[in-house]
Amino acid sequence: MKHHSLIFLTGFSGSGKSTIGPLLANSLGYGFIDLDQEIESKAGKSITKIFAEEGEQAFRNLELETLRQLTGKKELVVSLGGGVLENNDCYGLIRENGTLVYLKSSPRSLARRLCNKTDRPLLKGEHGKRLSREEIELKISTILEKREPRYATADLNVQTDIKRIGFTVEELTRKIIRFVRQAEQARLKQQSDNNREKQ
Ligand SMILES: Nc1ncnc2c1ncn2[C@@H]1O[C@H](COP(=O)(O)OP(=O)(O)OP(=O)(O)O)[C@@H](O)[C@H]1O
Ligand SMILES: O=C(O)C1=C[C@@H](O)[C@@H](O)[C@H](O)C1
Ligand SMILES: [Mg+2]
Repeated sequence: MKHHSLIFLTGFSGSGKSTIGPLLANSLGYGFIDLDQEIESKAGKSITKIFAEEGEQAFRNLELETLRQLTGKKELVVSLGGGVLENNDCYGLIRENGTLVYLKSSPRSLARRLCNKTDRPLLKGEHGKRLSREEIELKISTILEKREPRYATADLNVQTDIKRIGFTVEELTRKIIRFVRQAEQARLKQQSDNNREKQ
């Protein structure tokens, strides 16, 4: 059964899923899981190492396998990896089991946040070469254009470009509480309508 209080945070690398996720979970009184961290502890190595030693496809398989273990959970915030929604099975599983929330940020802000990080394998150049901020922004724009249509199907979204992290958490807490309450009311109404029809 779908639980609307199973919250999946999506968005590009650097949109703040891992930063905001635990704060949001705390604010809602929900549990928290970071899918990337879960995969790293299951595999016993970093994502960078998984990509280097086993390839991207092996990582994508681990994403699906790890997501499957979350079906049926409730009152839980899950910070997804930035590319999970590209996989149709992962996308279907997320839509069928919970609420999708999009942290939206521009390529410029994302590049500013990520240009000094070395642990995002997709944002490196050939042979793992480090890219300049301008090159990263261009790469982000290209990948984001491909991913945006799926991100845009989220139930709720929030702009994170210029907002302080605390404001984003407050805004999301309000939106999620309202959304989960309305979804639950609609579900109860549907249930009582069905019961009435049967009588
Ligand atoms: N709203 C924000 N405002 C300013 N800086 C932010 C914001 N969100 C995240 N950051 C900074 O950007 C960096 C990356 O954030 P984070 O790791 O949370 O992104 P992510 O969405 O989980 O990325 P990934 O998909 O790669 O896991 C961190 O250093 C974080 O402090
Ligand atoms: O954008 C992506 O495809 C990725 C984002 C990160 O969260 C990690 O899941 C990994 O580095 C791949
Ligand atoms: Mg993250």
